[in-house]
Amino acid sequence: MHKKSLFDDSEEEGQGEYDEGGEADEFDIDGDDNFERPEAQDMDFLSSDEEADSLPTKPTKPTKKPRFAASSSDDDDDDEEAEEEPTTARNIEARSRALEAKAIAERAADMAEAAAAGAGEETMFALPSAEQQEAEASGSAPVDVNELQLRMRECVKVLGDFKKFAAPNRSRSEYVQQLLADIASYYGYNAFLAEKLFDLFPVAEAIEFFESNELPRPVTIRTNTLRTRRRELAQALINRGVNLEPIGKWSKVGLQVFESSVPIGATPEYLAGHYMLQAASSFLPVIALDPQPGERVLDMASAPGGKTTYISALMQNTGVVFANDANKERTKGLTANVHRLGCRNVVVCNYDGREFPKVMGGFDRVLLDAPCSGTGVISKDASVKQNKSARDFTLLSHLQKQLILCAIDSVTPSSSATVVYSTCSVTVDENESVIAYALRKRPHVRLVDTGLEFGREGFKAFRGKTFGEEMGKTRRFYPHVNNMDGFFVAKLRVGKPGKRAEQAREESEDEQGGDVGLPLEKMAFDDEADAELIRESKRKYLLKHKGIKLRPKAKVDAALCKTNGKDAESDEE
Ligand SMILES: C[S@@+](CC[C@H](N)C(=O)[O-])C[C@H]1O[C@@H](n2cnc3c(N)ncnc32)[C@H](O)[C@@H]1O
Repeated sequence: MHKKSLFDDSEEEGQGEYDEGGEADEFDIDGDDNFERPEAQDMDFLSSDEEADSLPTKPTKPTKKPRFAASSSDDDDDDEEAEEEPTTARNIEARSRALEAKAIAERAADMAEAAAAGAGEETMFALPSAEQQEAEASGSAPVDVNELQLRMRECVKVLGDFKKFAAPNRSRSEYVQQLLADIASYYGYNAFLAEKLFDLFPVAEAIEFFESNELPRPVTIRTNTLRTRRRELAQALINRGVNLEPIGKWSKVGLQVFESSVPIGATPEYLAGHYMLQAASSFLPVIALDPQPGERVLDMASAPGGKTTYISALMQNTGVVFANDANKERTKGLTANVHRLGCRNVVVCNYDGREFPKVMGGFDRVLLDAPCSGTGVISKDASVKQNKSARDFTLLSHLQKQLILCAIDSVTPSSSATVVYSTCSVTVDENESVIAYALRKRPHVRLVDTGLEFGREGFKAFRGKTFGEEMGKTRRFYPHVNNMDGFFVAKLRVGKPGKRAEQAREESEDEQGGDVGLPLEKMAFDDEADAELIRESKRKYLLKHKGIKLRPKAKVDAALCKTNGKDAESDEE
C-alpha cells in the first residue's frame, strides 16, 4: 500500500489547484517523510506573532528555562544524551518535542513531588507573621527568589490537603492570600490580575498556567492555499534550512517551525504570500466559522488580518469578506497582508464595529474576534501582567457585549447564519459572560458546537454565576494544556427572531443608549459600580432621540474601503 508522506495533502487537490478541501487529513506525523533535509547549521529560532505585520528578524531561544527550575540531575541527563548523539536535522524535531513535553511535565511534577515529599516531613510549614508580610509588601524585607518558590510550593501543598498539612490556627484563606501575594511578586502580576487568573483553576493547575505564561509558544505558520499547497511550502522551506512539521491532525494548513537558519518572516515564500505567521490558536475561530465559497462574510475586528486571509482562502477567493477594524492605523497592515496573500474577495473598511448593521448587514457569517485584555497571550505581551485593572475588564466586557449584539444583528437569520465570537483572553467576564448576555438579549440565537476537536468546555457556572449546560458548547484553550495561546471560541446560530426576540432587541438598544459611537472611556453597562456611566449613556440616548445627532466615531476611509475583486465590487454597499 502506498504510504502517504508527512506533508501529503493530495486529498486537497480535488477542489481547485491549491484549495483546502474537506476536513479529514491523514498525516503520518510520526512516520518517515520523503523530504531531503539539509543538515542543521547555525540555526536561529525566530519569534512568531499572529499580529506580525512587521518581519521578525530577531532570533530568540526556543524555550525559556521554566522558573520552577528542574533538578540538576535532569540537566546532567540532557548533557549525557547530547554527548551520546549529536543533534542533527533528522533527530531535531523529536528532541525539540521531547524537551517541550519534558518542561511541561516537570513543572506539573514539581507540585506533586513537593506534596509527596512533604507528606513524610515532620516540620510544619509556617506562614510568615503579619509583620513579616507587611515588611515584604513594603519592600523593606525582600524575599529571596528560592525562598519564594519554596513558600509557594508549601502553600500549594497545604491547599492540596488542608486537613493534613495546615497549621491548627490558620485558615484556608490565609494560605490562599499568601500564595496570591507570592504569585504576584514571583511572576510580576498586579494583585488584582493574579487573583483573577488564579480563580480560574484548581490551585496546582493555576501554578502551571502562570508557569506556562513564562514560556514562548511554538512558532507556527499557516499555508496560504490561494498561492500554494502545504506540501510544496514545506519542501521549499526545508530547502532553506527550516525545520518544521505539520501543526497537528486538526489542521491541514498549519506548520510548526522548530528551527530556521533564515528569518521566517522574510523568506521569498513569505514575501510572495505563500504563508502567514499565525499563532495556532488563531486558526480556531476560522475553523469554527466554516465560511463557504460564494458567501458574504464580515470580519468585524480584523486587523492585521490573520483570520481574514484564512477566511478568504477557505472561500477560495469567491464571495466577499468585509474586513473591518476600528483602528485606521492597523488597517494598513491588514491591507498589506490582504495584498501579499492575494485575497481578491476582501474589502477593507474602517468602522467602529458597533456601527454595524447600520452601515451594512445581510451577512451569511460574522466573525467577532473581539478586542480583549490579552490574558491568553501574556507570554507574548508581559505588560498585561501589570497594566490591567478591574475597570479595564468592566469596560472591555461592555464593549464586547455591544459588539456581539451588532455582530448578531448583522447576519440574515437562516439555518446556517453563524456568528463566531472569540478572544485571546481567558477571563469569564470577556467570554462566557458575554455569550450569556447575547443569548439573553437575542432569544433567537443559540449556541452550537464549534466543531473543534479539542479544547476544554466553557464554564457552565463560575463563582456564583450559572451559565447553564449549553455553555459547555463553547471552547477554552490554555497554554499549559494545549501549548497554544489562551483562547476562547463560541459559535452561535442565528434563527428567525420571533416577537419576544424583537422586544429583547429593542430593550437592549435602549440599555445601550442606542449610541454605537460611544467612546470606550465613556462606555457603561448594567454593573452597579458603573451606575454613573449608565446615566451618562442614557442622557446621550435622550439627547439623540430629541433630534441631536451624535457623529459616528469612525468614518469609512474611502481609500481603505476599496475592493480588490469583481465579486466584492458587486456586493459593496
Ligand atoms: C484581537 S484583535 C483582532 C485580530 C485579528 N482578528 C486577526 O486575526 O488578525 C482586535 C481588533 O479589534 C479592533 N477594535 C477595537 N475596538 C473595535 C471596535 N469598536 N470595532 C471594531 N474593531 C475594534 C482593534 O483595533 C484590533 O485590531
